[in-house]
Amino acid sequence: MLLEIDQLVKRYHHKIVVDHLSLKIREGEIMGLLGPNGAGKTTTINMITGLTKIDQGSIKIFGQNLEKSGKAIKKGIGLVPQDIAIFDDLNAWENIAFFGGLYGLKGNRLKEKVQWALEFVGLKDHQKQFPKKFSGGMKRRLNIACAIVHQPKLIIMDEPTVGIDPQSRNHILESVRRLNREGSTILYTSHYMEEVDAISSKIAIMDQGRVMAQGTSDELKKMISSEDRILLTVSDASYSMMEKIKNLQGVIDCHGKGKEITILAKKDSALIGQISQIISNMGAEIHSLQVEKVTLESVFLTLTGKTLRDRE
Ligand SMILES: Nc1ncnc2c1ncn2[C@@H]1O[C@H](COP(=O)(O)OP(=O)(O)OP(=O)(O)O)[C@@H](O)[C@H]1O
Repeated sequence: MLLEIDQLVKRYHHKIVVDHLSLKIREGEIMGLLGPNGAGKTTTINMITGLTKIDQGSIKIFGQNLEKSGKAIKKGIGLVPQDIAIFDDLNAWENIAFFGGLYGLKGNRLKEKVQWALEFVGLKDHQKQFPKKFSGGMKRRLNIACAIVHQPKLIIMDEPTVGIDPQSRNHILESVRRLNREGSTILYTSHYMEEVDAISSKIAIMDQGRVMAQGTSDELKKMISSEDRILLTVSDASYSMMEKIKNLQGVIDCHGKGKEITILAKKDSALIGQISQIISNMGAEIHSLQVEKVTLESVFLTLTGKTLRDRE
């Protein structure tokens, strides 16, 4: 096991933000840690990288205990923080070299690794430029280059695609896959389920400091494959209509926005009829009805009772 977290706890002012969290990552995996804002992802990462003190529990990385062998372990980790951490008065090359130096690289080896990192993130042609001139996506890519320059065994990325253009986003996702192919194990946090679904070999769903479920994307989806997601557009939706639908047997959740209603329910052919009945009894009409397959979001909804999108 490359990373083993056991019963990890963190409290802030008596509020528990990481709640007996256990997680294992094997060498070669891309583990996607999926959770809404405030779930405790960053706090967990900060404990793994030694930035935040652990209150309870233990973390083993590369088979060693973090509290005992923190210094040696940290050399093998690359952290891409959520907030971009680069120097505006150093050019791209100098920024990467600075971080490489922190990890003990020097001389020709440092130069080689900086070149490699620049090429890897596609910033070779911009190496003499200062980050002030960079787009948000380019800054993110430079941030990644700084974290991977020492080619760490474990790379931790904390929401690296927040607020960037689709092209840079795809570039980052592709670099995660390449880093993994080239031998790094990856812990990738996000609240975009499509991203996590697309790149991860394993997924852990986290909410309120706890891991609610973990497994491959297929395993998670199978957990609730007996469920359907029903999307309705109606002429007039109301709170009481949704409450009535929610009370039907087999309905797990029902929420709405404007004239759109989303229902998560156990597969049951009679249910659609009962839902239509409620809607027409309340003097409204159904304009469209769609039954969707189980997605990672519906898994998340089932486990946490809330949608990720609502909380973005
Ligand atoms: N230093 C701190 N002092 C007090 N509370 C904190 C501190 N750091 C985090 N928290 C709280 O802990 C909870 C978890 O925050 P955390 O940043 O770990 O969540 P997250 O899943 O990474 O969410 P986000 O995507 O918003 O960063 C939040 O309620 C946050 O307000």
